[in-house]
Amino acid sequence: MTADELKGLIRTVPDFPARGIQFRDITTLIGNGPGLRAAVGQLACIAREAGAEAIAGMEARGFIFGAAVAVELQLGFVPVRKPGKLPVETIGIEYALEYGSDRLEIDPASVGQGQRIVVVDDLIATGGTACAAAQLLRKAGAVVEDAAFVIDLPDLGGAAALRECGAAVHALVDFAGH
Ligand SMILES: O=P(O)(O)OC[C@H]1O[C@H](OP(=O)(O)OP(=O)(O)O)[C@H](O)[C@@H]1O
Ligand SMILES: Nc1ncnc2[nH]cnc12
Repeated sequence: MTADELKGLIRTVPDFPARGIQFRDITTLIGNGPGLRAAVGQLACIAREAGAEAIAGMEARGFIFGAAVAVELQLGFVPVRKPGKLPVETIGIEYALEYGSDRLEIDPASVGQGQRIVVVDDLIATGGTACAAAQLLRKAGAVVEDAAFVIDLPDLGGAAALRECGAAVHALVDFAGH
């Protein structure tokens, strides 16, 4: 499936969750079997070429694609969670969003020392979430040099921010003029 065909399956909802935000909604993409299959397959190719030994995904939308990529590559999946969800002692990090701020947490035991982890998420906007996830995974001992997204919003500078954070950005489609 081409990038334009994938892009055509993504719905844009204006003014959600706040006025002025063009929300790029993957509900329509994941509701389409061939579209979901193509997106997961293309993300898996990127992760395989990056030498992934495990896949990490951020709650919630990153779980959809990240877990599917992990299954495709027969790798383990590291859940990067919103606060208070993991039943063990976690390590966490605060980060800024396009609309607000949040916190991510992981179980440090879910990461192998020196393990090469590729971060997978539906979308990169400011790059705050992905950079926070990379920092957290590294703190637990992982090597994080690549991140793969279905959607890049280039106007928000996330790809550049994540490169600054030490990880290369790979995206299947982009929406300029967020
Ligand atoms: O590049 P950034 O500016 O950090 O934004 C991108 C993040 O925002 C969205 O998640 P959100 O926090 O809205 O949570 P959700 O997956 O639970 O909807 C999206 O799924 C990314 O994880
Ligand atoms: N514009 C946007 N659309 C969908 N998810 C997002 N996460 C951050 N910005 C977003």
